[in-house]
Amino acid sequence: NAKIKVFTLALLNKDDEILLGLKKRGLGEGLWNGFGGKVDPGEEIVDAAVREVKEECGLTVLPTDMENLAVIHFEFVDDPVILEVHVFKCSKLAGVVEESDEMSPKWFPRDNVPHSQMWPDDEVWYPLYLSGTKFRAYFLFQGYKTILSYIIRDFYDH
Ligand SMILES: CCc1c(NC)nc(N)nc1N1CCCCC1
Repeated sequence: NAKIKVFTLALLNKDDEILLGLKKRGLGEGLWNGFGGKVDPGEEIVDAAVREVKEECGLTVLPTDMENLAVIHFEFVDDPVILEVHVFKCSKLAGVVEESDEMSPKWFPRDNVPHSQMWPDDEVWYPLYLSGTKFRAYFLFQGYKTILSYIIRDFYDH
């Protein structure tokens, strides 16, 4: 009886840097990640992505400037809830970066992100993300640290 929960994840770019946030609490606490969270009932996914960026780092992004690069499904052994994460790439940012209750934001060189303090799947799909390749992926996790298996395929046929 699998249940799907939809999340957004926005990776914000400026020149050759990427903005990540250190998660202060909840799912992924202590890890650097893009900005995102749950999609509220009835909310458009891209609007949720815009909302979460504003809430978590203070920046304003237009929905039309959110490029949907990927959909990743995460399954965890013995957990019926599947996470469907919509990954967005954005390079048109407005406002000033602010710390929030959720996140401590920091700019990183896009080719030198702290993978040892990030979700383990990121190391697998970041190169695709950085090259702007659209993809779909599935990861099977054992706990939060071990990837048992994964599939990545070209998004081309959406
Ligand atoms: C837990 C799912 C997850 C994950 N792998 C497991 N990897 C990254 N980079 N982000 C994730 N989300 C992004 C949306 C908000 C929840 C956490």
